[in-house]
Amino acid sequence: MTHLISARDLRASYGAKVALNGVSFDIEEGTSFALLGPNGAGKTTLINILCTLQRPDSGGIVIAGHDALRYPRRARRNIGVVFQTSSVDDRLTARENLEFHGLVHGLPRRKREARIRQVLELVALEEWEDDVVRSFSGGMRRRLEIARALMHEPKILFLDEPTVGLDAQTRQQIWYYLDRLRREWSLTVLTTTHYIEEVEDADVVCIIDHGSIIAQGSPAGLKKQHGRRWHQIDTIDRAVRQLILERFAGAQPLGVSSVVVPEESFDARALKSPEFEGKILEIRQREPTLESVFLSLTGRELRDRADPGRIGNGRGGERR
Ligand SMILES: Nc1ncnc2c1ncn2[C@@H]1O[C@H](COP(=O)(O)OP(=O)(O)OP(=O)(O)O)[C@@H](O)[C@H]1O
Repeated sequence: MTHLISARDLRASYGAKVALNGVSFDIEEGTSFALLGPNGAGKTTLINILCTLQRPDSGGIVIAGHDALRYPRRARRNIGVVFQTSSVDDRLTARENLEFHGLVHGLPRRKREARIRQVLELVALEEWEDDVVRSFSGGMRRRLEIARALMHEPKILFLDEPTVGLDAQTRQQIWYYLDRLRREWSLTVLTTTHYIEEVEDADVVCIIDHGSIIAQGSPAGLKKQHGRRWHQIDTIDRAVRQLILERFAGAQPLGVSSVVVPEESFDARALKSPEFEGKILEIRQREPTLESVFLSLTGRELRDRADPGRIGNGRGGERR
Protein backbone atom coordinates (compact mmCIF):
# COMPACT_ATOMS: atom_id res chain seq x y z
CA MET A 1 0.00 0.00 0.00
CA THR A 2 1.43 3.37 -1.00
CA HIS A 3 0.85 6.38 1.18
CA LEU A 4 0.87 9.41 -1.05
CA ILE A 5 0.37 11.76 1.90
CA SER A 6 1.46 11.23 5.49
CA ALA A 7 0.85 13.80 8.21
CA ARG A 8 2.36 13.29 11.66
CA ASP A 9 1.38 15.11 14.83
CA LEU A 10 0.71 18.45 13.13
CA ARG A 11 0.24 21.33 15.52
CA ALA A 12 -0.62 24.93 14.68
CA SER A 13 -1.84 27.92 16.63
CA TYR A 14 -2.64 31.58 16.10
CA GLY A 15 -1.38 33.26 19.28
CA ALA A 16 -3.19 31.51 22.13
CA LYS A 17 -5.74 29.94 19.77
CA VAL A 18 -4.92 26.30 19.01
CA ALA A 19 -6.08 25.46 15.48
CA LEU A 20 -4.49 21.98 15.12
CA ASN A 21 -3.80 19.89 18.16
CA GLY A 22 -1.66 16.96 16.94
CA VAL A 23 -3.19 15.74 13.69
CA SER A 24 -1.91 12.53 12.05
CA PHE A 25 -3.18 10.54 9.07
CA ASP A 26 -2.10 8.68 5.93
CA ILE A 27 -3.77 8.87 2.53
CA GLU A 28 -3.32 6.10 0.01
CA GLU A 29 -2.81 6.80 -3.68
CA GLY A 30 -6.05 7.05 -5.68
CA THR A 31 -8.21 7.64 -2.60
CA SER A 32 -10.88 10.26 -2.13
CA PHE A 33 -10.36 11.58 1.38
CA ALA A 34 -12.92 13.93 2.94
CA LEU A 35 -12.12 16.09 5.90
CA LEU A 36 -15.42 16.78 7.63
CA GLY A 37 -15.86 19.25 10.45
CA PRO A 38 -17.80 22.29 11.57
CA ASN A 39 -16.66 25.87 10.89
CA GLY A 40 -13.51 26.63 12.85
CA ALA A 41 -12.51 22.95 13.24
CA GLY A 42 -9.12 23.58 11.62
CA LYS A 43 -9.74 22.34 8.06
CA THR A 44 -8.40 25.38 6.20
CA THR A 45 -5.35 25.53 8.45
CA LEU A 46 -4.66 21.87 7.70
CA ILE A 47 -5.02 22.33 3.92
CA ASN A 48 -2.79 25.40 3.98
CA ILE A 49 -0.14 23.41 5.84
CA LEU A 50 -0.43 20.39 3.54
CA CYS A 51 -0.02 22.51 0.43
CA THR A 52 3.01 24.22 2.03
CA LEU A 53 1.47 27.70 2.26
CA GLN A 54 1.70 27.74 6.03
CA ARG A 55 4.24 26.16 8.37
CA PRO A 56 2.98 24.14 11.32
CA ASP A 57 4.37 24.84 14.81
CA SER A 58 5.56 21.22 14.84
CA GLY A 59 4.97 17.87 13.15
CA GLY A 60 5.88 16.34 9.81
CA ILE A 61 4.43 15.91 6.31
CA VAL A 62 5.55 13.61 3.53
CA ILE A 63 3.97 14.17 0.12
CA ALA A 64 4.74 11.81 -2.75
CA GLY A 65 7.90 10.74 -0.96
CA HIS A 66 9.14 14.29 -0.26
CA ASP A 67 9.50 15.87 3.15
CA ALA A 68 7.17 18.83 2.52
CA LEU A 69 8.58 20.99 5.31
CA ARG A 70 12.20 20.64 4.18
CA TYR A 71 11.57 20.51 0.43
CA PRO A 72 8.28 22.37 -0.15
CA ARG A 73 8.92 22.90 -3.89
CA ARG A 74 9.35 19.20 -4.54
CA ALA A 75 6.17 18.45 -2.64
CA ARG A 76 4.29 21.27 -4.38
CA ARG A 77 4.93 19.86 -7.85
CA ASN A 78 2.65 16.98 -6.93
CA ILE A 79 -0.20 19.14 -5.65
CA GLY A 80 -3.04 21.06 -7.27
CA VAL A 81 -5.12 23.33 -5.04
CA VAL A 82 -8.59 24.84 -5.28
CA PHE A 83 -9.01 27.46 -2.58
CA GLN A 84 -12.21 28.47 -0.84
CA THR A 85 -12.18 31.91 -2.41
CA SER A 86 -12.02 32.31 -6.17
CA SER A 87 -8.53 32.87 -7.51
CA VAL A 88 -9.04 32.90 -11.29
CA ASP A 89 -8.49 36.21 -13.09
CA ASP A 90 -11.89 37.31 -14.30
CA ARG A 91 -10.49 39.77 -16.85
CA LEU A 92 -8.91 36.87 -18.75
CA THR A 93 -10.59 34.12 -20.78
CA ALA A 94 -10.76 30.55 -19.50
CA ARG A 95 -7.98 29.57 -21.90
CA GLU A 96 -5.77 32.51 -20.86
CA ASN A 97 -6.11 31.56 -17.20
CA LEU A 98 -5.01 28.02 -17.99
CA GLU A 99 -2.25 29.21 -20.29
CA PHE A 100 -0.87 31.46 -17.56
CA HIS A 101 -0.86 28.65 -15.01
CA GLY A 102 0.91 26.37 -17.51
CA LEU A 103 3.56 29.05 -18.10
CA VAL A 104 4.12 29.52 -14.37
CA HIS A 105 4.75 25.79 -14.08
CA GLY A 106 7.13 25.85 -17.06
CA LEU A 107 5.09 23.57 -19.35
CA PRO A 108 6.40 23.70 -22.94
CA ARG A 109 3.97 25.12 -25.55
CA ARG A 110 2.84 21.82 -27.09
CA LYS A 111 2.30 20.21 -23.73
CA ARG A 112 0.40 23.30 -22.57
CA GLU A 113 -1.90 23.20 -25.57
CA ALA A 114 -2.65 19.50 -25.13
CA ARG A 115 -3.21 19.86 -21.41
CA ILE A 116 -5.54 22.87 -21.82
CA ARG A 117 -7.72 20.82 -24.20
CA GLN A 118 -7.71 17.89 -21.81
CA VAL A 119 -8.66 19.82 -18.66
CA LEU A 120 -11.30 21.93 -20.44
CA GLU A 121 -12.90 18.73 -21.70
CA LEU A 122 -12.84 17.22 -18.21
CA VAL A 123 -14.90 20.07 -16.74
CA ALA A 124 -16.98 20.57 -19.93
CA LEU A 125 -15.88 24.16 -20.55
CA GLU A 126 -14.60 23.71 -24.14
CA GLU A 127 -17.40 25.82 -25.57
CA TRP A 128 -16.50 28.72 -23.29
CA GLU A 129 -12.73 28.59 -23.60
CA ASP A 130 -12.52 32.02 -25.27
CA ASP A 131 -15.07 33.71 -23.04
CA VAL A 132 -13.96 36.15 -20.38
CA VAL A 133 -14.31 34.61 -16.91
CA ARG A 134 -16.27 37.65 -15.70
CA SER A 135 -19.26 36.30 -17.63
CA PHE A 136 -19.08 32.85 -15.93
CA SER A 137 -21.51 31.57 -13.30
CA GLY A 138 -20.20 30.52 -9.86
CA GLY A 139 -20.22 26.85 -10.88
CA MET A 140 -18.33 27.52 -14.14
CA ARG A 141 -15.67 29.45 -12.23
CA ARG A 142 -15.26 26.60 -9.77
CA ARG A 143 -14.93 24.14 -12.66
CA LEU A 144 -12.29 26.37 -14.24
CA GLU A 145 -10.43 26.45 -10.92
CA ILE A 146 -10.43 22.67 -10.83
CA ALA A 147 -9.15 22.60 -14.43
CA ARG A 148 -6.43 25.09 -13.60
CA ALA A 149 -5.31 23.14 -10.53
CA LEU A 150 -4.77 20.13 -12.82
CA MET A 151 -2.72 21.90 -15.50
CA HIS A 152 0.68 20.79 -14.18
CA GLU A 153 -0.43 17.13 -13.86
CA PRO A 154 -0.40 16.84 -10.07
CA LYS A 155 -0.99 13.49 -8.39
CA ILE A 156 -3.01 15.11 -5.62
CA LEU A 157 -5.84 17.61 -5.69
CA PHE A 158 -6.72 19.58 -2.55
CA LEU A 159 -10.06 21.37 -2.50
CA ASP A 160 -11.10 23.57 0.42
CA GLU A 161 -14.91 23.61 0.66
CA PRO A 162 -15.33 23.26 -3.14
CA THR A 163 -19.10 23.60 -3.08
CA VAL A 164 -19.62 26.34 -0.51
CA GLY A 165 -21.86 29.15 -1.76
CA LEU A 166 -23.13 27.13 -4.76
CA ASP A 167 -26.73 26.06 -5.31
CA ALA A 168 -27.78 22.42 -4.97
CA GLN A 169 -27.67 21.66 -8.70
CA THR A 170 -24.24 23.23 -9.16
CA ARG A 171 -22.90 21.34 -6.13
CA GLN A 172 -24.00 18.10 -7.78
CA GLN A 173 -22.12 19.10 -10.94
CA ILE A 174 -18.92 19.77 -9.01
CA TRP A 175 -19.12 16.36 -7.32
CA TYR A 176 -19.75 14.75 -10.69
CA TYR A 177 -16.50 16.21 -12.06
CA LEU A 178 -14.57 15.25 -8.93
CA ASP A 179 -15.88 11.67 -9.15
CA ARG A 180 -14.86 11.59 -12.80
CA LEU A 181 -11.37 12.73 -11.91
CA ARG A 182 -11.03 9.94 -9.44
CA ARG A 183 -12.41 7.31 -11.82
CA GLU A 184 -10.72 8.36 -15.05
CA TRP A 185 -7.52 10.03 -13.88
CA SER A 186 -6.88 8.00 -10.69
CA LEU A 187 -6.15 11.20 -8.83
CA THR A 188 -5.90 11.34 -5.05
CA VAL A 189 -8.47 13.92 -3.95
CA LEU A 190 -8.63 15.58 -0.54
CA THR A 191 -11.67 17.78 0.08
CA THR A 192 -12.79 19.66 3.14
CA THR A 193 -16.45 20.22 3.82
CA HIS A 194 -18.91 20.92 6.59
CA TYR A 195 -21.75 19.45 4.49
CA ILE A 196 -22.28 15.95 5.83
CA GLU A 197 -24.25 14.77 2.77
CA GLU A 198 -21.24 15.39 0.57
CA VAL A 199 -18.94 12.82 2.13
CA GLU A 200 -21.10 9.73 1.66
CA ASP A 201 -19.22 8.65 -1.49
CA ALA A 202 -15.72 9.33 -0.17
CA ASP A 203 -13.40 6.35 0.38
CA VAL A 204 -12.26 7.73 3.71
CA VAL A 205 -13.95 10.31 5.93
CA CYS A 206 -11.89 11.99 8.58
CA ILE A 207 -13.92 13.86 11.19
CA ILE A 208 -12.13 16.83 12.71
CA ASP A 209 -13.37 18.91 15.61
CA HIS A 210 -11.57 21.57 17.69
CA GLY A 211 -8.29 20.85 15.88
CA SER A 212 -8.26 17.09 16.55
CA ILE A 213 -9.24 14.08 14.48
CA ILE A 214 -11.98 12.30 16.38
CA ALA A 215 -12.73 9.46 13.93
CA GLN A 216 -11.60 8.16 10.57
CA GLY A 217 -12.80 5.41 8.26
CA SER A 218 -15.11 4.56 5.39
CA PRO A 219 -18.64 6.03 5.68
CA ALA A 220 -20.01 2.50 6.21
CA GLY A 221 -17.36 1.65 8.81
CA LEU A 222 -17.96 4.87 10.74
CA LYS A 223 -21.71 4.29 10.78
CA LYS A 224 -21.21 0.74 11.97
CA GLN A 225 -18.82 1.72 14.71
CA HIS A 226 -20.26 5.01 15.97
CA GLY A 227 -23.70 5.47 14.38
CA ARG A 228 -27.03 5.18 16.16
CA ARG A 229 -30.03 3.29 14.88
CA TRP A 230 -33.28 5.17 14.92
CA HIS A 231 -36.92 4.24 14.69
CA GLN A 232 -39.19 6.44 12.64
CA ILE A 233 -42.76 6.50 13.93
CA ASP A 234 -45.48 7.92 11.67
CA THR A 235 -48.50 9.00 13.70
CA ILE A 236 -51.97 10.24 12.82
CA ASP A 237 -51.43 13.82 14.03
CA ARG A 238 -49.28 16.36 15.87
CA ALA A 239 -50.86 15.60 19.25
CA VAL A 240 -49.77 11.95 19.14
CA ARG A 241 -46.36 13.01 17.99
CA GLN A 242 -46.11 15.38 20.95
CA LEU A 243 -46.97 12.54 23.29
CA ILE A 244 -44.12 10.44 21.90
CA LEU A 245 -41.70 13.35 22.04
CA GLU A 246 -42.44 13.68 25.77
CA ARG A 247 -42.28 9.94 26.43
CA PHE A 248 -39.03 8.87 24.66
CA ALA A 249 -35.66 10.40 25.55
CA GLY A 250 -33.79 11.90 22.59
CA ALA A 251 -36.85 11.78 20.28
CA GLN A 252 -36.91 14.38 17.50
CA PRO A 253 -39.82 15.60 15.37
CA LEU A 254 -39.85 14.83 11.64
CA GLY A 255 -42.23 16.34 9.09
CA VAL A 256 -45.76 17.11 10.26
CA SER A 257 -46.72 14.08 12.34
CA SER A 258 -43.68 11.78 12.47
CA VAL A 259 -40.96 11.38 15.02
CA VAL A 260 -37.56 9.65 15.18
CA VAL A 261 -36.53 7.87 18.36
CA PRO A 262 -33.01 6.57 19.12
CA GLU A 263 -32.82 2.80 19.49
CA GLU A 264 -31.79 2.92 23.13
CA SER A 265 -34.95 4.71 24.25
CA PHE A 266 -37.34 3.04 21.79
CA ASP A 267 -39.97 0.87 23.50
CA ALA A 268 -42.24 -1.11 21.15
CA ARG A 269 -44.44 -2.31 24.02
CA ALA A 270 -45.27 1.21 25.16
CA LEU A 271 -46.55 1.97 21.66
CA LYS A 272 -48.93 -0.99 21.86
CA SER A 273 -50.63 0.41 24.98
CA PRO A 274 -54.30 1.54 24.71
CA GLU A 275 -53.14 5.14 24.78
CA PHE A 276 -51.68 4.76 21.30
CA GLU A 277 -54.25 2.37 19.84
CA GLY A 278 -55.16 3.29 16.26
CA LYS A 279 -52.86 6.33 16.40
CA ILE A 280 -49.64 4.87 15.02
CA LEU A 281 -49.54 4.47 11.23
CA GLU A 282 -46.15 2.86 10.76
CA ILE A 283 -42.89 2.13 12.56
CA ARG A 284 -39.71 1.83 10.49
CA GLN A 285 -36.13 1.22 11.48
CA ARG A 286 -33.69 3.75 10.06
CA GLU A 287 -30.05 2.90 9.46
CA PRO A 288 -27.36 5.01 11.15
CA THR A 289 -26.39 8.19 9.31
CA LEU A 290 -23.12 10.10 9.37
CA GLU A 291 -25.05 12.82 11.18
CA SER A 292 -25.64 10.35 14.03
CA VAL A 293 -21.93 9.44 13.97
CA PHE A 294 -21.01 13.07 14.52
CA LEU A 295 -23.66 13.39 17.21
CA SER A 296 -22.50 10.35 19.16
CA LEU A 297 -18.84 11.40 18.94
CA THR A 298 -19.26 15.04 19.87
CA GLY A 299 -22.64 15.25 21.59
CA ARG A 300 -23.52 17.98 19.06
CA GLU A 301 -25.18 18.03 15.69
CA LEU A 302 -23.31 19.16 12.60
CA ARG A 303 -26.24 21.40 11.81
CA ASP A 304 -25.04 23.39 8.85
CA ARG A 305 -26.46 21.21 6.11
CA ALA A 306 -26.04 21.72 2.37
CA ASP A 307 -29.76 21.52 1.77
CA PRO A 308 -32.01 20.55 4.67
CA GLY A 309 -34.83 19.54 2.37
CA ARG A 310 -32.80 17.09 0.33
CA ILE A 311 -32.75 13.36 0.96
CA GLY A 312 -29.81 11.27 -0.26
CA ASN A 313 -26.13 12.01 -0.62
CA GLY A 314 -26.38 15.10 -2.78
CA ARG A 315 -24.39 13.77 -5.70
CA GLY A 316 -24.78 12.51 -9.21
CA GLY A 317 -27.35 13.38 -11.83
CA GLU A 318 -26.60 16.73 -13.40
CA ARG A 319 -23.84 16.73 -15.98
CA ARG A 320 -23.45 20.27 -17.19
N1 LIG B 1 -5.39 34.06 10.85
C1 LIG B 1 -5.98 33.64 11.98
N2 LIG B 1 -5.83 34.33 13.13
C2 LIG B 1 -6.40 33.91 14.29
N3 LIG B 1 -7.17 32.80 14.40
C3 LIG B 1 -7.35 32.08 13.28
C4 LIG B 1 -6.79 32.46 12.01
N4 LIG B 1 -7.16 31.54 11.08
C5 LIG B 1 -7.93 30.64 11.72
N5 LIG B 1 -8.05 30.97 13.03
C6 LIG B 1 -8.79 30.21 14.06
O1 LIG B 1 -8.29 28.87 14.05
C7 LIG B 1 -9.36 27.94 14.14
C8 LIG B 1 -9.35 27.02 12.93
O2 LIG B 1 -9.67 27.79 11.77
P1 LIG B 1 -9.77 27.17 10.29
O3 LIG B 1 -10.07 28.30 9.36
O4 LIG B 1 -8.58 26.35 10.04
O5 LIG B 1 -11.05 26.23 10.47
P2 LIG B 1 -12.03 25.65 9.35
O6 LIG B 1 -12.43 24.31 9.83
O7 LIG B 1 -11.39 25.74 8.02
O8 LIG B 1 -13.26 26.62 9.41
P3 LIG B 1 -13.92 27.43 8.20
O9 LIG B 1 -14.64 26.43 7.39
O10 LIG B 1 -14.80 28.39 8.94
O11 LIG B 1 -12.78 28.11 7.48
C9 LIG B 1 -10.62 28.76 14.28
O12 LIG B 1 -10.95 28.88 15.64
C10 LIG B 1 -10.26 30.09 13.70
O13 LIG B 1 -11.02 31.12 14.31
